[in-house]
Parts: sequence; C-alpha cells; structure tokens
Amino acid sequence: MQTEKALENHRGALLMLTARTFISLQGNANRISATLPHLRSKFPNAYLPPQPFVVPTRAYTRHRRTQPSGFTMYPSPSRSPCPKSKVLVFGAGNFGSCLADHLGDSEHEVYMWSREADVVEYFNKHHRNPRYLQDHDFDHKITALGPEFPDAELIKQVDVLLFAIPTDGVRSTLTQLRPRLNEQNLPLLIFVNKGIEIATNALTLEIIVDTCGKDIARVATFISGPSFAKEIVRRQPTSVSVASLSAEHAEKASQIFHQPWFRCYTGGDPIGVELAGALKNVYAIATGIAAGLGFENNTRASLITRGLAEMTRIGQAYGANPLTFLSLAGVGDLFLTCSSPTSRNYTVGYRLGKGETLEEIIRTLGSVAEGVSTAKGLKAIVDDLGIPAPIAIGVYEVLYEGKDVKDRARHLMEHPPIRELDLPEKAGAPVRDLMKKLGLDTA
Ligand SMILES: NC(=O)c1ccc[n+]([C@@H]2O[C@H](COP(=O)([O-])OP(=O)(O)OC[C@H]3O[C@@H](n4cnc5c(N)ncnc54)[C@H](O)[C@@H]3O)[C@@H](O)[C@H]2O)c1
Ligand SMILES: O=P(O)(O)OC[C@H](O)CO
Repeated sequence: MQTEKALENHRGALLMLTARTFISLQGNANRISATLPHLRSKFPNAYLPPQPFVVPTRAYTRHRRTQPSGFTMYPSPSRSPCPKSKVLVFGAGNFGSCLADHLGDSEHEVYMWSREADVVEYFNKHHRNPRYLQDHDFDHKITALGPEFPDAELIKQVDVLLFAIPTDGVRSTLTQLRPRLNEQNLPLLIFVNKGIEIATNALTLEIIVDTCGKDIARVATFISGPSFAKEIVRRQPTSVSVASLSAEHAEKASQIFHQPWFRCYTGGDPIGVELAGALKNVYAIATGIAAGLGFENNTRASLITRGLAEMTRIGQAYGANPLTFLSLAGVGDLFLTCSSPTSRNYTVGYRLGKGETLEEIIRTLGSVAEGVSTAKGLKAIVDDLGIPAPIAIGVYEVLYEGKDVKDRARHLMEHPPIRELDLPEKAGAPVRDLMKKLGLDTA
C-alpha cells in the first residue's frame, strides 16, 4: 500500500516536471497557473521543483544564449514590482549599456544616447553594442539614439535621466541638457560615474550645482558600489549604494533599480559615496602595480586595508561621513576593484608593474580607467587638506612624474612606522563650501 502511494507520488512528480517543462518551453505563465494546481491536488505529496527552475521567458532564452556555463540564480522573471518608468541613459559604453539592459530587463522603457553614430545604428539593428560587452544580446526594448543630443521633447517625457559617462564629460553634457530641463517637472537625475573632474578637482555634485543650480543638485542621486558591468548583464547577484541629499529621491532611484539580483541600499551621504567611488580606482591601480611586480596575497591585503584607512582619512578631512567608507560604495567597491583583473584600473596598474608605459596602456585599453585622471585631482585635494596619503601619492608619482614603480613600492615599505588608525580632527572645509553653494549652509 505504502509502495503504491510512493509510486503514485513519484508519477505525480514526474507528471508535474513534464508539465512544467512543456509549459516552460511554451513560455506561457497562464498555463502554469491553470495546470499545476490541478496536478498538485491530485498528487499532494509530490515534490515541487523550485520556482527558478521553470518559466523561461524571452529574458531567459536571451540570457541562456550569452550565459557562460555555471549557476544562474535568477533565470526567471521573478522581478520586484516597480512602477514602470521611461528612462534616458546618457552614455553607451560598458556601464551605460549594461544599466540600460538592466532597466529594460526590469520592464522599464529605455532610451540610450550615444555620441557615436555607428553604435546607434548597429545597436538598433542587432541589439548588440559593437564596442562594449560585444557578446551580450541586449534587451530588445532599448532604443539607441544619437549622435545628436536628445531633443527637448523626449527629455520632457522621461521620468529618469541616467548619466553613465566619464566624469570629465559630465559638465559639457549637463550644460547642453540644462536648457531642455523643466524644473517644474524634473525627472530623477541619477549619476553612476566614479571620478574627480580634471580641470577643477570637483566632484559631480559640485559640477551639477555649477551647471544646473542648487535645486537640481539637492535632489541628484548617485549609485555606486561593487558592480562590474559584465557581471550585471549576466544577472550575477550585485548590491549597490544609492545616495542623495534627498531621502525621497534616493528611495525613488532604489525602487527603479532594485531587483532580486540587484539590491539597492539607500543613504544620505552622496559626497562620501562619490569620494569612495573615485578614490578606490586609484588604490586599484596600486594593487595592480603590486601584482604586476609579482607580489601576491599579503601585499594585496595590506594595500586594500591601508587604502581603506587612507581613503577614510581623506573622506573625513573632506567632510564626508567616515562610516560611508564601510559601505558597498566604500570597502565593497575597493575590495572588488583591487582584487580582479576585470577592473580596468587594476589592469592599468598591472601593466605598469609589468613595465608598459601609461601612453601605451591608455591607447590600447579601449575603455575609460577613471583612476588615471582621479589620481591627479586627488593629489591636489590631499595637498590642500594636508592629509598624509602615501599610497595615492605613490600612484600619482608613477603616473605623472615618471617615477619607477619598483622604487615607489620600496619607498612605501620604508616609511617609518605610524599609528594604525587615526582620523583627522580638523575636518570638513570642502563639504562646508559645497553645502554653501547648495544653499544648505546651517552655520
Ligand atoms: N564599467 C563598469 O563596470 C562600471 C561600473 C560602475 C561604474 N562605472 C563608471 O561609469 C562611468 C562610465 O564607465 P564605462 O565603463 O561605461 O566607460 P566606457 O569607456 O566603457 O564608456 C564611456 C561612454 O561614455 C561616452 N563618453 C565619453 N566621454 C564623453 C563625453 N565627454 N560626453 C559624452 N559621452 C562621453 C563614450 O562615448 C562611451 O559611450 C565611469 O565613470 C566608470 O567609472 C563603470
Ligand atoms: O573597471 P573599473 O576599474 O573602472 O571598475 C569598474 C567598477 O567601478 C567596479 O565597481
């Protein structure tokens, strides 16, 4: 009797599996809800396979094609519900096209602006980016546009403007955008660049005040954290920090981006988040140099830890919250970028350590490594603040003063011993100045 029951349940399980497979192949969610409850009531004790095993959709089949072998946790469309938004992404490089894909995959209506005509034409025809993430089949709902700047009519209609261009391109982009913005009906402005502007040593928040005014800057939102584009497009679990001076806007941005495979954590220290994202690139160059010189795990761990101490010290002196450096945008991204050859900044360092020249590396890298320009701005900032930053200065000297990498590595190790953890007491002048510009000066 018991054997019979077991056999019946086994048959039930097989039937369910077959039904699910069949239904999955059809990609028809309605039939799942119609058929499975019937089978479930007939074979109540049968094993039910876990949800991600079933319901392939267009997204699944698309990802299956580009997915390398290995475990995929979220092949199904089990998305977080979020209001559908119309999004315009500025930049069609690695990160712009990756985030356009993430948002398209989350059912938003996405437009992606590129200043390269060939990218626009190729993307719309083949749903592939001819220059970046070349083997990825992008969401077919994304429309590329350009090279002309997007017109006011489109900008008036969008809910979100997402800026995924290097920091040095933000000022000119915002200057062109400003006359097309309607302040009474402002879209959400989200920035994902990680750098310091070369000519002014400004962070992006300051660039926004300069070009768009304080009211727009006060609601601008920043997303940063350990997030390699090529892993996001494969739905590898990723988590980021989302920060704004306006809690409401950080929350809105989080709702738009958050998915089970892309977690968003909100916060109120955009300056700390920006600094952390920019500075980690410089420390990634340092760890890359060490690896290129043949140093292994001990050296990398010590550079990451001392890099974190250094960037926290700089952040505190600048006026950011030192706790921000313990966030995803801080230690999270520092750890990621300093430990993987996927990072372009790490790669720049590695190749320098191997003896290549900076000019040759930049010429052949094919993509931006923000740490190279940021090292310059950072040197000016730490000189101004009078903060010791031996690792960042070492990187600057290699990049811009032609100092020998081996010599700088030896120099770092020969520093006299110091106390391990100290934060500067006199702190905050740059942030106080920026708050004044933002009209948020409480003094
Ligand atoms: N790639 C990543 O994994 C990743 C992750 C997080 C953050 N970021 C940050 O995002 C930003 C963009 O990085 P990316 O990886 O897309 O770089 P990329 O080099 O792959 O692409 C840059 C894109 O910006 C455009 N661009 C460059 N200068 C411009 C200008 N002056 N005006 C308008 N457009 C311009 C280029 O045409 C290209 O489309 C950087 O600040 C980077 O640090 C990148
Ligand atoms: O390739 P990198 O060094 O620019 O790093 C990319 C992202 O910033 C990682 O979070």
